[in-house]
Amino acid sequence: MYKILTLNNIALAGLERLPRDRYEVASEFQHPDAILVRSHAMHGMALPDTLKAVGRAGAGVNNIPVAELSQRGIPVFNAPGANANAVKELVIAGMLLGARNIVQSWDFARGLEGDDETLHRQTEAGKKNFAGFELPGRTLGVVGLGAIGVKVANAALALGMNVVGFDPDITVQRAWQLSSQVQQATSVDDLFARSDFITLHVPLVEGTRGLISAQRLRRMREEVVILNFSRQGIVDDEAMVEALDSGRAYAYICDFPTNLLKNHPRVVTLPHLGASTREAEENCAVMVVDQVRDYLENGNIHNSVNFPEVSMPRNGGVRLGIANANTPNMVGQISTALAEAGLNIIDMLNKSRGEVAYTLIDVDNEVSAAVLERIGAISGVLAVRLIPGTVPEHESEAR
Ligand SMILES: NC(=O)c1ccc[n+]([C@@H]2O[C@H](COP(=O)([O-])OP(=O)(O)OC[C@H]3O[C@@H](n4cnc5c(N)ncnc54)[C@H](O)[C@@H]3O)[C@@H](O)[C@H]2O)c1
Ligand SMILES: O=C(O)[C@H](O)COP(=O)(O)O
Repeated sequence: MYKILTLNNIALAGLERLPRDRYEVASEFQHPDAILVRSHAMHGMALPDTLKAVGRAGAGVNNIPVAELSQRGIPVFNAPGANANAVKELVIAGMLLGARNIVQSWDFARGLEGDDETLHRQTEAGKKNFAGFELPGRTLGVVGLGAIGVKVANAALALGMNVVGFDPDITVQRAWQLSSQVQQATSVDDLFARSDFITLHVPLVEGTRGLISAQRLRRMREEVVILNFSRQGIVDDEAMVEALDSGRAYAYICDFPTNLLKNHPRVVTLPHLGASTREAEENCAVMVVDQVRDYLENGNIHNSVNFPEVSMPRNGGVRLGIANANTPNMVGQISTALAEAGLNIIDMLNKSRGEVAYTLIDVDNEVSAAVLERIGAISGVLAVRLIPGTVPEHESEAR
């Protein structure tokens, strides 16, 4: 029985894909085989020895100690693109919230008092304070052209905006999805200089922390609107408030309330709602549960943020999954240990990513605990696992 620990609510549509005769799912477990998580902060959490995989039902993994898990030979999976449409829709809404002063004017309307005639008079007198501007012809700068950034860029073009994008590491897949009308910025600063709206769609890593700084805000266009549906920390909040107070920036729309931001008259903060739609929650849960399950049951790796893509069909042999340091002669040492135990290799796949390598091996006979121990003792082996059984055919087809 596999034990799955959930650290956040994971959509039922995903959890239902874990057959009850093989999986127990609970929000408290001493010895889980895998963890399913959304934004729960895992840094500093004691990681159980039984842990084999972590599945992030979403995109960002900055709440997960990925480096520590890599060192322990544990893959972290996420759900690339599964919530991208939800975020795109909120970003488009965010541009309109900013350009049309919707939140401020709604607050004004809710605060009106008196009979309807009085309200009508106050409405007509007050509306001039909330006059906004329109999107067509304005330029949107999109920083990060991944799953979300590409969708936002294409949607903004459809609204009549000019779009300029920047992503030095755009993938071929995303480049194919991006409209050819999106102009390429040569740098983040070039993008900032050309944009009336700026939207951020990058992960929070050291290189993106403080990407929007006081210095950069000073070089942006007058009355820029900034949207941050990526992460807190990518924008310097104090610098942002200064830019708003001085009138240099027009509005800041973000998904991360802080005490400094939440009541500012030119800021709209939403409670981290980007991925909170039924569709996105289900897409993420289904994707990540399938990936974690395929790893637990077959050792295959799909959409991991720290391990290579590895997939090998099951041919009836006894399967071993080995995570090891990406250094010379690891496969040689592992196959020697198997040969010395009289085991013949039927099939094998070894792939690497950065400092980590992963080897799937099917052998022709049972593997004893002593052999597993011997492989585990090879210097550089991070984790070794006997992967029991094969998945019944009708289930592997369904996935
Ligand atoms: N508000 C929400 O609820 C919500 C929902 C989903 C994702 N997010 C956040 O949005 C981020 C992006 O999500 P995604 O699904 O598009 O991820 P993604 O991995 O598909 O795309 C991220 C892109 O950013 C690019 N990038 C990285 N550093 C960059 C830099 N310095 N300059 C320019 N581009 C850079 C990468 O090359 C990649 O193409 C996530 O990491 C997460 O933090 C927030
Ligand atoms: O990175 C993500 O996918 C989003 O920030 C969504 O986070 P959530 O799953 O906690 O809503």
